[in-house]
Amino acid sequence: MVPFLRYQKAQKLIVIFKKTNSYRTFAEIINFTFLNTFQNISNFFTEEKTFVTIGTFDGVHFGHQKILEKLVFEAKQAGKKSVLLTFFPHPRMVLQKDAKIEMINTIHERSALLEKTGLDYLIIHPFSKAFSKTTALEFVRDTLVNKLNISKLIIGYDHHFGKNREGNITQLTEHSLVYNFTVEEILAQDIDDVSISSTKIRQALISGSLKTANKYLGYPFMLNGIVVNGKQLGGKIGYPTANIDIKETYKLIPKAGVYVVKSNIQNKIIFGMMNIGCRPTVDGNHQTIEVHFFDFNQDLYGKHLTVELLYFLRDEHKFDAIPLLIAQLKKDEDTARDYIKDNC
Ligand SMILES: Cc1cc2nc3c(=O)[nH]c(=O)nc-3n(C[C@H](O)[C@H](O)[C@H](O)COP(=O)(O)O)c2cc1C
Ligand SMILES: Nc1ncnc2c1ncn2[C@@H]1O[C@H](COP(=O)(O)OP(=O)(O)O)[C@@H](O)[C@H]1O
Repeated sequence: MVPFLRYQKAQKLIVIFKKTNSYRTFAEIINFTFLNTFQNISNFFTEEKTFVTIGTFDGVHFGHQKILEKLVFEAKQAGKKSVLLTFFPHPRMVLQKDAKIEMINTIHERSALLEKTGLDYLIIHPFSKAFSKTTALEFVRDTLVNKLNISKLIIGYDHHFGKNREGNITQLTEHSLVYNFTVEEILAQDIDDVSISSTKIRQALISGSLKTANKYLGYPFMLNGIVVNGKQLGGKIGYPTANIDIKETYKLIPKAGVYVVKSNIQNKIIFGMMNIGCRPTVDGNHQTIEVHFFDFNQDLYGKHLTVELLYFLRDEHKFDAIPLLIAQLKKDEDTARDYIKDNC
């Protein structure tokens, strides 16, 4: 990292630590690994040689984590910097505007997950129609070699890039000989003999197989949003619910139904149960995402919440009367509390 930037970040952290009464010395802070994020390739500059990987990395799942672990480890060993080049919006959002894109992570969630990997640099380049016309050779020469100062490229076995996705491992290897960098291909990572992919995780989430999705992700699937007003009925039936509004329309919403969830509210882990659905019992006409937190009584309106999904309890039902819904909520609460006691 550029020493001045490192110094600036460290100063900022000291202020945060002072505010939270957990003061650390400058020496301790300077040893932190910071992930430097760039919003455009053109803003990036380094004199140091880099180990690079490229891809959408939607989900930052177990397979992705393995690739990044390898990248970070090998770069460190060779005394080089590790770089992940990713694109946003997703190329299909730009090139096939009508296609319904559902992503496991919002771009903010993806960045936060990548922060934890130990990478030196993250570049989130804005994908555009113009950029999509870059040929494989131009991409290698202008971006990888001239901007990223590449020494080694580590990429997934199925990676394609450049105009019409014409660039593949064979081409990359040919170009790498000319431009003097190495290419390493990574094979599909397997868990229980099933190769992990973002597509499989999306399918698992849509079909209610949360257990499979979370196993492949290596962490609980999450939703992020702001608490908004609902119909003010929850409080009256003894189950107030924080209604969560997710602004990213491309975020995948899992199968409708009831889930056991967990949130961190003011540095406290709070468990609860969440319903995703149209609430047919109360004539709901649009999808809502609402969480009832256990042993909790605070105003959450306007607050940002991260909700981690732990367990799929049941499908959503239409009850003939509200008392029947309340009885079911009580049963859900008992099952959820048992699950939390046994698993969390
Ligand atoms: C854990 C949980 C399970 C729920 N299950 C159902 C359901 O099966 N069917 C349904 O119509 N509504 C269901 N709801 C939604 C309730 O109808 C909803 O919480 C109530 O209408 C309050 O809405 P409000 O927040 O807009 O006031 C569920 C809510 C929660 C928290
Ligand atoms: N245990 C709890 N779980 C969720 N929200 C709670 C809880 N206790 C208090 N609240 C507050 O009550 C609000 C939900 O009350 P509710 O009657 O369901 O109204 P609304 O229809 O606006 O969601 C939440 O947005 C939050 O501010």
